[in-house]
Amino acid sequence: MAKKSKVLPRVLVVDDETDLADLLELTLLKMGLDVVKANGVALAKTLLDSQRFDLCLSDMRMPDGEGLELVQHIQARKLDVPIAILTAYGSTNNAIAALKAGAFDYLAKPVALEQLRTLVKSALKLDTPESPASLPTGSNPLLGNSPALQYVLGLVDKLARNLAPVYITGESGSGKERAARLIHAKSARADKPFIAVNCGAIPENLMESEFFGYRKGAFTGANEDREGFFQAANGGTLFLDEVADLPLVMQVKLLRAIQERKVRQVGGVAEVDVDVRIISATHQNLSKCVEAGKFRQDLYYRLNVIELKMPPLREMGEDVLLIAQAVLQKIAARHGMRPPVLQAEALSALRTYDFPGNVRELENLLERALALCDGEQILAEDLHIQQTEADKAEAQAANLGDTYPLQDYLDRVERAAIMAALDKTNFNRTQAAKLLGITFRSMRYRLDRLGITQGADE
Ligand SMILES: Nc1ncnc2c1ncn2[C@@H]1O[C@H](COP(=O)(O)OP(=O)(O)OP(=O)(O)O)[C@@H](O)[C@H]1O
Repeated sequence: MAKKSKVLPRVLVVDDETDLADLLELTLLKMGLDVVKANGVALAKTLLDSQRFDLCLSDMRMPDGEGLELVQHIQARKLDVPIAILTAYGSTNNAIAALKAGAFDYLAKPVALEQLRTLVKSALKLDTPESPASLPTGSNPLLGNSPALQYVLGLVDKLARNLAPVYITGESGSGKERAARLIHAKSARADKPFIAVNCGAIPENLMESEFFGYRKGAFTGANEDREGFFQAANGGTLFLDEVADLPLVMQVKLLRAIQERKVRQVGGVAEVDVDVRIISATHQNLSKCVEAGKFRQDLYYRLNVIELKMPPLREMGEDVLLIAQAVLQKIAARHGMRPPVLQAEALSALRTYDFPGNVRELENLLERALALCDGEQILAEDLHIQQTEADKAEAQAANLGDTYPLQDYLDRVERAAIMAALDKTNFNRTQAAKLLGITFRSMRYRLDRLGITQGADE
């Protein structure tokens, strides 16, 4: 993928409409790029198989097939070519299908040339050897060697390479925001802003001006023009935390801004183009909120293009100890002391506790233990973990959530058993199947059905 030579980056433009193809070609040539045109899917496939391209821009509908086929072709052949799809205005479903299939991004027609240029720059920058995707991600990595966390890290790397909206789920304190920051830090947008918004913390009457900004004089107290979150995140990432808390009126406005990639400031006349990658998160079950009429289905589909599930700490095996050591070092350094040693019983207490509050609870618990311990070592009692069998049973029931709908509940039970078996067998599906007393075939079926896609080693 890296291009060290001075050869011009080459773009494949696939469109049967000559006018549009010519306009794209002209714009790309002006950007100093080399352009090859194809008037249909068949020719594009042949060219992709026989020549080196750095980017492909394809129309969705063509007489001999769909642009989506090219996305699939590139994926199937593992060609390292980012592809963006041109979709008819308003056909959100096509755009989402393309992103899900692995497209880098999409552009709505009529193509706004400024947007096209931004997209092209972004796509080509992803391919440079200096891409931030290959740089260390600073002091805020997601720690953990468990299969569950490693799977998350693999997905984070993939997500850093495209612009699809990501929807992060997971219990409170399980690292959703940290994951969002990591995707941003590893992406080509790393040098642009990451704006985190807690949707539940903004008063309803201020939401519009907070998100979209306002013009001087728009309302009493608007003494100067102010940018909103979208403009502040321009070129970068907008992280919508607790997105389920957005009121319905705001959901409509948000959907519009995301779809059209434009915002209008409160009191403003003109719309302003914005280029933001949206990552959203919630610890609530958003599809249930949709069923309950509290969350708009169209916005749900728009946000939930790719889902990233953060595992709860209790499903991360030995990671709890690894993270505990790292947290202790951090807190001790802050207090200017040597990190105390976790004594054997303290380690085993951490290993067996359920951590309903996940890593955040672990951090709080260690902060308190550090204050209580003798400074040299942390004993089990310094941790103040009190968990009776009844608490455990209750926590387990809570972990598995509601018992209805029954199928969802059973799926969660099945998933928990399979993940535990995979964890024990180092993600060896054959051994895990044996442990569970099911055939390998049945195991494969269940993994597919539950969407557990961690690579295995048979
Ligand atoms: N795998 C991990 N390695 C190291 N630190 C982690 C990890 N996961 C979470 N943390 C830390 O735990 C704390 C909580 O994480 P974060 O705020 O990202 O959780 P969250 O899921 O967004 O929480 P909430 O649902 O309450 O918003 C943070 O201090 C974060 O840095």
